[in-house]
Amino acid sequence: MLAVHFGAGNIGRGFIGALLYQSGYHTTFVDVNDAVIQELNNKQQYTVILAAEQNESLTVKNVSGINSVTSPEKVIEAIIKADIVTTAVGPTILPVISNLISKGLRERINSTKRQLNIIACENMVGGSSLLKEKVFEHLTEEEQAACNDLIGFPNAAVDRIVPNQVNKKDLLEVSVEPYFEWVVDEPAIKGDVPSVDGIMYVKDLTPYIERKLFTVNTGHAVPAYIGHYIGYDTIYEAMNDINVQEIIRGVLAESGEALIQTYQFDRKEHQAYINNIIQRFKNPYISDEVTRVGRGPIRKLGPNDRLIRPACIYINVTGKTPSYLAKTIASVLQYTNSHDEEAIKLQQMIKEMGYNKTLQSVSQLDLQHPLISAVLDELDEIKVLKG
Ligand SMILES: NC(=O)c1ccc[n+]([C@@H]2O[C@H](COP(=O)([O-])OP(=O)(O)OC[C@H]3O[C@@H](n4cnc5c(N)ncnc54)[C@H](O)[C@@H]3O)[C@@H](O)[C@H]2O)c1
Ligand SMILES: O=P(O)(O)OC[C@@H](O)[C@@H](O)[C@H](O)[C@H](O)CO
Repeated sequence: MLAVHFGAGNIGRGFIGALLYQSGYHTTFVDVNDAVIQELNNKQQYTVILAAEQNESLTVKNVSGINSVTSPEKVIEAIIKADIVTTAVGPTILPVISNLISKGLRERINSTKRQLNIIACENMVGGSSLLKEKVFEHLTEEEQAACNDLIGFPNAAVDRIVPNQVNKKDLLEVSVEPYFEWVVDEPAIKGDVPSVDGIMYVKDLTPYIERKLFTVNTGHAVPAYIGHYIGYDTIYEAMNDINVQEIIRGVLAESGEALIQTYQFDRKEHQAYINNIIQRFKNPYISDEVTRVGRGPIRKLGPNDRLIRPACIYINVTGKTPSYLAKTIASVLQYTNSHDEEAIKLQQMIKEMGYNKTLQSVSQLDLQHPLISAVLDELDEIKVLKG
């Protein structure tokens, strides 16, 4: 079985690639990082280390790579032959890869009637749907109709903490937390469900992706942004701070209330889910930088992302303003990182327009929305955290 995976980064190698190998696939990684692609082709295998006391490792074999900048024709060939296509490139890169995928699909539908599923494994609601929309912009109406018959774009939720791999001698080796969850929307599958050990197929993905994004990623934003604001470099350091501990519990109680009331989750089970996530953030065998978890602050302040969306649901279901989410959003507005384009742009916007209009612009909230004034109040309140 042949898999094509876009993005040979942390989650690509450390999660999706590992599961595909264990399920019997040969995986062709597609990336723009030539050094990684060359190394994949030289070694044809790499190591995944489980970051836990036992330090178990797995050798992922049957892998190769294609540089999509220098060899796009090879990517098209690989898509024609693929049994599954997956991505883990980041939400903002999905539009970038859509043109090449559309070229592959055009050739494929002209040469075979075999069905194919393309699964975007990104931290967002509706990742595969967005990819489909962008791919279809490059296709004629006739090609779109053929793709609607043959090509599925099931949405997915993926969960596994894979930090940036710093100070590694081996370019391909990747350390990952032992825990993982990969949930895929079954109704959108074309043909047989791809047989990948570890995928859980569900009839309705929405509760799963929102639970994941608004608990794991909402919670993660606290040690990232509040931690960075206080002066910590890693999630582990930040999680040892008593203020961070209070704020993360508060944030997850607020997003939890929003989720429980929306999806009628069992309160005890949801609390157990929260407790497990907090333990995962405290994993001493993982060194995860606050700058990785805080990357892309404009995306993270988007209307459907991990902070604004649960805050708005909380206001709708309780009639109250969420103070801990507001505090965390305030810390995102204070986030600076000269290596992060979105962080630079956010600070430029704040300089030009002020906090109020910047938040309104990135979150697409009405200027009168109660969350905006709550966040502005917290800009002053969080100063005490610096001591
Ligand atoms: N790391 C995690 O803990 C984690 C967990 C769950 C989900 N995710 C999601 O997975 C996605 C990837 O995250 P990551 O941490 O692996 O990031 P990463 O930066 O490690 O990997 C992204 C890869 O995409 C490649 N890329 C960039 N532009 C490309 C293009 N045009 N064509 C092909 N490849 C391209 C990069 O070179 C890089 O190798 C994100 O959506 C993220 O939210 C990450
Ligand atoms: O990948 P992002 O930038 O959307 O979010 C950063 C982290 O919260 C994220 O990568 C988590 O580690 C991951 O979602 C855990 O499953």
